[in-house]
Amino acid sequence: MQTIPPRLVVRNLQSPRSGPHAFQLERGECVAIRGRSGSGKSVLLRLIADLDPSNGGTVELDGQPREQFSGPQWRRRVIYQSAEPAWWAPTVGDHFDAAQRLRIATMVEALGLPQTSLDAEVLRLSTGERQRLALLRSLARDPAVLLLDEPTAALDSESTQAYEDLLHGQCTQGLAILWVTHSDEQAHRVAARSLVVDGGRVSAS
Ligand SMILES: Nc1ncnc2c1ncn2[C@@H]1O[C@H](COP(=O)(O)OP(=O)(O)OP(=O)(O)O)[C@@H](O)[C@H]1O
Repeated sequence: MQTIPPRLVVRNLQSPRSGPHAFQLERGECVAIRGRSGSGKSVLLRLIADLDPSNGGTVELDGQPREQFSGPQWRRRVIYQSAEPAWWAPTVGDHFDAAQRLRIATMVEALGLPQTSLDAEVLRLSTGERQRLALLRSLARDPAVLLLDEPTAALDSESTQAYEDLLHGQCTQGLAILWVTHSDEQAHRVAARSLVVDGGRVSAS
């Protein structure tokens, strides 16, 4: 019988400012990342997403080493979403093609957003609206792993709940998530286990 490899395996991954890190995520698993401000949580996520160069170690997605992907291919499958995601075109809709828009059509209202928000000008949106639309932009690309950096920091409790519920549903379909949060309550709601970053090193809590 063929065994299914873990969704993400991080082995001895390091850069001059971070690591070495070693842990893995199963398919459908959400793991909370905790740690004090400045401890290196964002640096860790950026390293996994190949947004910053590593100088040792490996990352595997579904059993395939990162070296077998081009940079853009990897970053489509392993998406990093910063606390204040960047937008590169004037309207939200400019960031989706037709298939991607179809894919997230039912998720817009699930997040408490009007369908018209997809055609809004990015500059006219609130921080919380932009955070939720950034999640839709990420999910529209059908990632295998989402690396979320304090994604609900600007949301009220009802919107946060909707955000968590939507991602819980995505995890049941195989999405794996690393979720940076400063909230103990949120960590317990969304994840069965946590990793703690301290002084640039990750360990089980
Ligand atoms: N591009 C960079 N060049 C140099 N130092 C950096 C860079 N990015 C981050 N750092 C430093 O690395 C350390 C860890 O930063 P990081 O953003 O990962 O912290 P964090 O744990 O995510 O903090 P917070 O909870 O406040 O967001 C900090 O001291 C930060 O100043």
